[in-house]
Amino acid sequence: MGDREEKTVLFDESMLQQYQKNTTGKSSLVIVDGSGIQEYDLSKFVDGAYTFGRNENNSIRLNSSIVSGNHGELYLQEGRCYIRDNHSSNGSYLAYGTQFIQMAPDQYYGGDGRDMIVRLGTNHSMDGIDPVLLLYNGQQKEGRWKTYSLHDGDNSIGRAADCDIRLKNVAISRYHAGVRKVKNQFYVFDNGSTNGVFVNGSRIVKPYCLSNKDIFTILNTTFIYDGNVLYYKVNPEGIALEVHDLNKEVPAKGGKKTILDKVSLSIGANEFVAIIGGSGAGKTTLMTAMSGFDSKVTGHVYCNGTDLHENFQTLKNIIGFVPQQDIIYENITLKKMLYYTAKMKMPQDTSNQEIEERIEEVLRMVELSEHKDTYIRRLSGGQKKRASIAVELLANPGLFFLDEPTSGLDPGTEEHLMRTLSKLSKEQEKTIVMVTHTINNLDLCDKVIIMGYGGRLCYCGSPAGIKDFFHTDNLVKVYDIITADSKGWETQFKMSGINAVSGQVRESNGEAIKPRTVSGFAQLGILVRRYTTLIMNDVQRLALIFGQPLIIGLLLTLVARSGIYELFTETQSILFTLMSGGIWMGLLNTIQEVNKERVILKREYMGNLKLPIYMLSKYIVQGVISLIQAVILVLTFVLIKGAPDCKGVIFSNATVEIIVLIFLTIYAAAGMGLLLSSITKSADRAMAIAPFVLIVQLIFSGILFELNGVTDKLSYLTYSRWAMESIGSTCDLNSLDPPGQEESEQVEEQFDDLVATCNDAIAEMQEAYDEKINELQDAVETYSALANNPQTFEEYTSEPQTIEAEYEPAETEENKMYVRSKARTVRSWLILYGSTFLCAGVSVLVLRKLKDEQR
Ligand SMILES: Nc1ncnc2c1ncn2[C@@H]1O[C@H](COP(=O)(O)OP(=O)(O)OP(=O)(O)O)[C@@H](O)[C@H]1O
Repeated sequence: MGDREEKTVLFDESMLQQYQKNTTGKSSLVIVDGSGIQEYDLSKFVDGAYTFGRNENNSIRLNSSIVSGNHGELYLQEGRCYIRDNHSSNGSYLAYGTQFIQMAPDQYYGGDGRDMIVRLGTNHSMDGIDPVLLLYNGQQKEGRWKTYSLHDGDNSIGRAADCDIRLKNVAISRYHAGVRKVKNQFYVFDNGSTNGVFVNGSRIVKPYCLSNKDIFTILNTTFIYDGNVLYYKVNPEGIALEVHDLNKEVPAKGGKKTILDKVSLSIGANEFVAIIGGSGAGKTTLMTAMSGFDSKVTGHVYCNGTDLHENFQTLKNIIGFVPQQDIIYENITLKKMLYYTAKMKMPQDTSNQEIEERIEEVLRMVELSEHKDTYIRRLSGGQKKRASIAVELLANPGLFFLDEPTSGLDPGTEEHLMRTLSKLSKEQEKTIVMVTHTINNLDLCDKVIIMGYGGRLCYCGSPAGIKDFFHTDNLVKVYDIITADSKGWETQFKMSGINAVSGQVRESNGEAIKPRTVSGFAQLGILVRRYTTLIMNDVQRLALIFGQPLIIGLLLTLVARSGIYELFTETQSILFTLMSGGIWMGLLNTIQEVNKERVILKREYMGNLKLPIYMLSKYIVQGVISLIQAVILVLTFVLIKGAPDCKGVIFSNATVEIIVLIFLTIYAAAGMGLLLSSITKSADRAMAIAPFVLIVQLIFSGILFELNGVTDKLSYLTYSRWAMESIGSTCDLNSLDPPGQEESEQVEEQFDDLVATCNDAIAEMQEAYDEKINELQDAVETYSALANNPQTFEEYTSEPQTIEAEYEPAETEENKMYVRSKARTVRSWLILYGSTFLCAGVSVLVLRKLKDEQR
C-alpha cells in the first residue's frame, strides 16, 4: 500500500494456508505504524495466535517506541479475529464507534465479525510519538483502504464531483469538510456540514490540529491521518445495536408498574429483526426505547458502541422510524411528498438533481417507481406503508424501526413487504427492527425477539431456534406458552446464554452536540411550500375556504334593508354578522390543521423540524387565506350594498379599514383554531370544542346582551368585543339615528295635540264664564232699577289663560364602544394581532410535549 518503505513484518509466509473452508468472507488486517500502512488478507492465514510488539520474536513486529516488546496477541479462529493486550506498559485502546476504551489485560475482544480499530500505546496524540493502529476489517472485501496524499492549501472532502476526496453517501454534505495545511500543520475542519466531523470520538466545532494516527470519521467513512497522507475507508457494514438492561416503569394504581423488564440483547449489523409477543406485552415499548425515541427509560442502548440515548441529537439522523400510522400526507403526489421530505432531511446543499436521483432510488427500493405521480390518497394500504418507508429511507438511515408495518395488510401484501424489508437490510445495509403481530414469514428475519407480559424478554435468536427453545412444533402455541409463564421463560432465556451481550458498559462520549440541520429559514420555505401544495391540491377545501365568504357576503346583502348605514340597530346587526362570520371562518380554517397531522409532526419533530418554524409556516399560509377571505367577504357586501358614507378612523377609506379589521378577526380566530388543534389529539375532539368557543364569542360581544361589571370585564378576553369596537367606530355607528327615534317623534306629536286640545278647552270655558258674568251683571242692573237702587258694574273680561308646555325627549347616550378615536382603533387591532401570536407561542409550547408522548 502506498509507496512507503514496508518495514513491518507481518505473518510469516509459512503460515499461509489454503483458503479456510469455514471462513464466511474475507477479512483483513491493516497496520499503521511508523512505517506506513499495510493491509493483509487474514483469510489466507491459519487459525491460531499471532503476537505483536516491538521485539523481533513477534509474528507482527511493530515499528514504534510506544508499544511494548510483547504488546499483545491476535487470535484467528474459524474466520474470526480476537485481540488481546498482554499487560503492555502503555495499554491498548479499542474504538467503539466514536470513542476509545482501554482494553483489560489478558481479555479477548472481538470475535463477532465486526470491524475493530485498536490504538496501541496511547489513546490520544503525543508529540513526537507515533502510536500504532491495528484495523481489523471483518469479512469484507479487500483493499478498501484508500490513500490520499495531502497537498498544501485546502483538501476538500464531500459529495460534490470536484471534491478532492469524493464520498457518495447522500447524508454527506456537498462540501462537507476539509483538511488544510497551515504552517506545516494539517487541520481538519467542518465546512458547516449537516452531520459533522468527529475526531477521536468528539464532534469538532473548530478546526482541529491533526497529530499522527489521529482518526476522524465522517458518517460511515473513517480517515486516518499519517504525516502527509490520509488513509480512508468507507464502512459498509451498517449499524449494530447492543441493549443493556432497558427498563421502564410507569405510574400505576398504588405505585409503579414495570412495562419493560431489564431487557438486554444484541442485534448485528444489517440484521432484519422482528419483535413479536401478545398484545400489551411491551413490543412497542421495547422498540421505541431501542430507537432512542423514548428517553424515559433506564439502561443503555449502544449504537456501534456509542450510547444512543446520550448522543441522540447526534445520532438521530442515522435512525429511521416508521410509526404504526402512516407518516405521509394524503393530498399530494408521492414524488412531491418525498421531495419536501428530502428537502427537510437531506443536507442543505443537496442539489435538486441529487434529490431527484435519491427519490428515484428510494422509490425503486420500495418498488413504487410507477406510482410516483399518484396522489397518496389513491395508494393502497400496503403501498402507503411502503411510501412511509420511502420517506424514512430518503436520508439513508442505517438503523430502521417499524411499528407494525404489516397490520391491516392481506397475506400477499404482507409477504411482499416483509421481502422488501429483508432485501433492504441485505442490499442497502440497513439494520431493521420491526414490531409485528404476524408469525407468517418470520423465516425472512435474521432474528426474532419474543416479548412476554410485563415487558419480559423471553427469546431473542434465530427464527429456526424458537421451536426448539419453547419445545413446540407450532409457533402459534408459543404465545400461549409465554402467556402462561412469562417470568419463567424470561429466566430460562437468561440462563440459556443465547444472544448474550457483552457485559461491558462504555463510558459516555461526553456532551452531545446537536447536529447542524437545515436552517430555520430554509425549513420555513419548504414548509410553506408543502402546506400551500397540500391546500391547493384539495379542491373541496379550496372551494370551502373561498366559497364561504362569498356566500356569507351575498346572504347579508339579502337581509340588509336599503338605507343601511343610516340606522344604528340595522347597521350594527350587519357589522356584527360580518364580524361573527370572520371568527367562524378563521376558527374552522385551522381547527383540524395540527391534530390531523400529529403523527407526521411528531416524527418530523423527533428529526430536525423546528416547532416555531412549523407554526410560523401555518401562520404565513393562514395569513394569506385570511386576507383573501376578508377581501371577498367585505367586497361582496360593499359592492352590492355600498360603502359607509363616513371616512375610516385610520384610513380615509372606510371599506379598506373594514377589510383590515375583518382580516385581523379571521386571523385571530385562525390562531385560536391552531391552538385548539395543537391541544387536542384528534380532529373530532377539536370540532366538539368549536361550538363552545363560538358561543362565548357571541355572548361576550356586547351586542346581544348588555354587559356590565364582571361580564364587561370578561368581554375583554374575546375577539368579538374588540372587533365590534373597531368596526363600529369605523362605520361611525354613534352618528346614526339611535334606536327608538321614530317612536319618540310620535310621542311628541301626541303631546303637542294634547296641549292644543287643553288650550282650546280653557278658551271655551273662559268664553262661557265671561258670558255668565255679563248675564249676571245685566240681571243685577235690571233688579236694581226696579228697586230704585241703581247698581253699576264694571264691564268684566277674564284674562286669557293657555297652557305653555313643550315636549322634551329623553337624552340618548353616546355608545362608548363606538367612540371614534385612532388610539382606540389601534388598540383593538393590536389586541387582535397580539392574541394571534400569543396563540402561536402557546401552541409551540404545547406541542413540545409531543416528544414525551408514547402514542
Ligand atoms: N405511557 C404509558 N403509561 C402507562 N402504561 C403504558 C404506557 N405505555 C405503555 N403502557 C402499557 O405497557 C404495556 C405494553 O405496551 P405496548 O404498547 O408496548 O405493548 P405492545 O406489545 O406493543 O401491544 P400491542 O401489540 O397491543 O400494540 C401495555 O399494557 C400498555 O398499556
